[in-house]
Amino acid sequence: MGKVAIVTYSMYGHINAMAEEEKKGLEEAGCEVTIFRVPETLPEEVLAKMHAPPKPDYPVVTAEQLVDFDGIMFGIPTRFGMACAQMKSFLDSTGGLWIKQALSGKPAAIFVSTSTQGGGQESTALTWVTQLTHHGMIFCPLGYGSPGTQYNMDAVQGGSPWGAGTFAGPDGSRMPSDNEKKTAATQGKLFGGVVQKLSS
Ligand SMILES: Cc1cc2nc3c(=O)[nH]c(=O)nc-3n(C[C@H](O)[C@H](O)[C@H](O)COP(=O)(O)O)c2cc1C
Repeated sequence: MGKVAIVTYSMYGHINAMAEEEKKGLEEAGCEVTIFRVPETLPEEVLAKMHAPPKPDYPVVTAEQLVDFDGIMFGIPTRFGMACAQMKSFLDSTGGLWIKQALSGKPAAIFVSTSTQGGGQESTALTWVTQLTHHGMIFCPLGYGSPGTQYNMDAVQGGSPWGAGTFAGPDGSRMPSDNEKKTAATQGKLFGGVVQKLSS
């Protein structure tokens, strides 16, 4: 059974909601899934000023734990069209793995959250591929693997061939739509299939 880590950061819960859908799809593909969160880098007083709710009950990931998994998904909220500093800070802590190329050959996938349309749905994922590349990981894009939802033009929705995505809205009040959740679950199932093949 392929073991998958979903490594997340989420300030307001959008990435968490998408991670739960990804997990459903991964489990459908027969994978064993653990959702982690990366260490917070902001002080409590700043989080309070940003109206961040309490963190979910996901374990905080350490770099060394990644080695135990057959595949890794990264759930990333956008900051200025790229990954948030918390995710980058965590990846910066993986230098010890990088020098040994301990993650080389592991499949990886990405899903994102942005406030606005065009706010970084694609650029957040594509700039994260640099992290995967230096580790020798295999980027598994969604492509158009969820045509039923990705070709839909009747509603506003996040996501791209780079991976599933959601729009949080300018004030963060919009939670993932049914289409976005379906795309995330399908991405999980497709990625889970790849992990199963590579780990068997
Ligand atoms: C400093 C900062 C920069 C941001 N930059 C962008 C951006 O470039 N584009 C965008 O659409 N949203 C941007 N956002 C909004 C976040 O992406 C949004 O809050 C996040 O996707 C919500 O997901 P979460 O609840 O899982 O954290 C930014 C937020 C902050 C605090």
